[in-house]
This record gives sequence, C-alpha cells and structure tokens, in this order.
Amino acid sequence: MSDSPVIKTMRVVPIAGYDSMLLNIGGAHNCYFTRILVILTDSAGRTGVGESPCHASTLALLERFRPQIEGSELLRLNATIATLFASDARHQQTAHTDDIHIPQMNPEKFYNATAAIEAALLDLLGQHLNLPVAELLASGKQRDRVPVLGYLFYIADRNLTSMNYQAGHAGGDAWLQLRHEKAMDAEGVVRLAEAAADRYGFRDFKLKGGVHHGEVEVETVNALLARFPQARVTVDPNASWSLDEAIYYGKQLAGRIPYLEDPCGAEHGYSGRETLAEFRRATGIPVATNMIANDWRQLQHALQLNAIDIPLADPHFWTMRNAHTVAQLCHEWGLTTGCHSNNHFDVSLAMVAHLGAAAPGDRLTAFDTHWIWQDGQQLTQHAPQIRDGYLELPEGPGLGITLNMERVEAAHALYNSLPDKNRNDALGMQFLIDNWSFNAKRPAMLR
Ligand SMILES: O=C([O-])C(=O)C[C@H](O)[C@@H](O)C(=O)[O-]
Ligand SMILES: [Mg+2]
Repeated sequence: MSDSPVIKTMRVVPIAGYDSMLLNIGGAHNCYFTRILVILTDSAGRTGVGESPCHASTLALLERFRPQIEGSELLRLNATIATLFASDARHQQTAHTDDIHIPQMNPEKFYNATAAIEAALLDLLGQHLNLPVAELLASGKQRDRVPVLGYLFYIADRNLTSMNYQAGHAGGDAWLQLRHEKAMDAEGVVRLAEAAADRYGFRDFKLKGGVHHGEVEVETVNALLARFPQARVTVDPNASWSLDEAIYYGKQLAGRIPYLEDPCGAEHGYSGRETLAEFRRATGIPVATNMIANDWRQLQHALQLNAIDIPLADPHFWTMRNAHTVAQLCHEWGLTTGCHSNNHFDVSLAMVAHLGAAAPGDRLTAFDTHWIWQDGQQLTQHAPQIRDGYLELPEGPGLGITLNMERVEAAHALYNSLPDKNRNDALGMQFLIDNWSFNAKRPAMLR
C-alpha cells in the first residue's frame, strides 16, 4: 500500500431543479431538470464531487462501478478510471428514446457516469495536493477566467400548461424575471439578450434554433446583431435544416457570424459528417458540433472529411481529462476549442471552468453554459460567477466548491417526488400542439 488517501464512500445522488419552458427540436424543456451528483469521501476526511446528466441507466452504471471506486487509492486514479474504460459497460448500447442530440451508437451513459466519478476524484486529488483541478489537466492552468456565451432560447407560454413552471419575481433583476416569460419571436429574444448582457456582461450569444422556420431564426439572429453590433452571435438548429436550407441561410449570415452549429445532418443516405463537409465547402462558414463528433472514432471521421472546425467537447460526454485532450488536439491542429452544455447545477459549472482554464492556446470560442437559466438554485456555498462575459475560476484547491448539503438534500427530495424522472421534452409540447411527436428534420413548432 502507498500512503495515498483511500476512497471510503461513494454516494450517488439524483437531484432535480427548476427550468423554464425552453424550446428546442426535441420539444419543450420540462419544468424540472434532473442531474446526478457523485459525492466521494476519502480517508483524509475530504469530500470530492462531480455532476452528470441524469438517466436511470447512468444511475445503474454508477452502482455497478461502486466496487471499483470504494477502497481505491486516490493517487491511483489513472488506474481506477482505466478499469472503468476497460469494462464492457463502455461498449453497451443503451435505449435512447428520450435523447435527441446524441447518435444511437454513442454509449454516452457510460461517459456520463465515468465523467462524474473522474471529476470527483480530481476534486479530491486537487485538495490533497492543494492545487486547482485546472493545474492537474495536462497543460495546467492557462487562465483565470473563461469566456462564456449567453445561451438564448425561444420560450413558450408556461400559462398554456398545467405544469409547475416557476414564475419570475417582478421588480428585481430583469433577467431573473424574463427567463420565465414567453419569448417566441425576435423581439422577445432580444429582450432576453439585453437582460442577460446586463446581468452577466455577455459579448457572445447562441440562439437555440430548430424551433421555428429557418427564416424566422435567421431574422432573430439579424435582430440580435442589430442590437449588439459588436457581439458574436450564432444559431444552433440541431441539424433540422436540410443541406440546401443550411447553405441558403448560411449565405445570408456569412461574414456576420463566427460559426454555425450543426446547421444540417444526415439526409438522403449521406451522413451528418458528409453534409457538414459540403456545407463548409459551399459557404466557408466554420462549423461547430455536439452531434457528430462526440467520441474519438466520430471525431476522427469528422476531421478526415474536413466537416468541422469546433468540436464542442463537453466534459460530461468525454470526461474532463478527455475533453482537455480534445482541446490539446484543437490547439495543435488549428481547430477551435469550445464546449457544449445541457441544463446543469454549479458543480458542472465548476467542471467547465477548470476545463476552460486549462485549455491550451488562444483559439477558444466562448463556452456554452445553460447555468443562467438555473442561477439562484445553487447547491454549493459559493457558486462560480459569470462576470463581464467570463466564467471565473473558483478559488481554492480541487474544483474550489463546497456543497451546501441542505440544498442537495432538498434537490434530492424533489427528484424523488417526480413521476417522470428521465428527460422527455415531448410532454410540454402536447400543450402547444396536439399529439406532437419528435421529428429530427422538422423544427419543433412546425407540424
Ligand atoms: O445541441 C446543443 O447544443 C444541445 O444539445 C444543447 C441542449 O441540449 C439544448 O439543445 C437543450 O437542452 O434543449
Ligand atoms: Mg448544439
């Protein structure tokens, strides 16, 4: 035995929080969103934490991994994580009925589970060494703050539903009120952007598309650019446009947007990687993706086809250390580093902050985060802060956060009270359009 601290306990805590009625190609976000916390304690009396998207199969995998984690030596975390990767769980395919953005072949639940464990181990290791996690990733800490973007959505009218969407509080900060109110057109989205820019100082915005007809979404991008002429604005229709449509809209936006995200996808026997390569050639617009380059094999094919410029390597899809390796490849190979996000709590925000802080080079596009939609629901004593358009690296060793256990238990109780625990964006859409069902090629409001 070395003199390494030993992992004593691994607690897996499914949790829930509140969300607005945000629209995307998969439908409408539920009034609740769910995540998982992995909380590790070690023989030195420390606590480490990681966060991941929540799904019943991820919870089952975490239970399966427990024997490999409890009793392991902290300083041998490389070997511990390697045993997880060596297990057959990595290659098992899971059911994807509720997932809209991840290709069928991607065993993403394995990565979600492993990512949360790895983050918690890195948190403990950083505390043991008295170093921030950013210093433990291969290139070490490069910066103290990471540019992040204002992630804008069209918002449906919650009053049309019988679901428990929260209302904002009038008279306070405009963002904290507007994020709960209907915003179905360019004017509404510009108001949201103004409120978000006032509160967080954003200079970059991304519009979640795949909701209205492409013309309407281009009009919204134009309205954002007119209101924020210095800002970097883009749109992500989640591959709902055909290649022809993507080229048509792309040519209207060319020269005024920094990149387009997944403008088109698989069609007529051609893969998404092939259509994106054609889109790039036709428009010259850089392409970002979180849909067709989510593991090493997909990334390899995407790069061979020259299909993408910005792989949005989300640490929850890759693990923090693998996402950092993608950032290194971007740096060495002339690509741009970026990061995808889903709704999340502040543990994930800290994971993203450390990843961004350690990404080498200066070709970094503003990272995604949905956290502004959850701001105020934090589960830590002091959530990382977004100021002046930057996510600040929390101070202190490890991830630099301390859980507020009272809030964690309340979020766990909320999760336990939910009838539907897995994500299902079709539910809310039924209040807007009768018998609505998902169609990967149709924006959500067009049926
Ligand atoms: O394509 C993307 O950027 C995302 O997957 C981000 C989120 O999942 C977003 O689309 C959502 O949650 O509606
Ligand atoms: Mg995307």
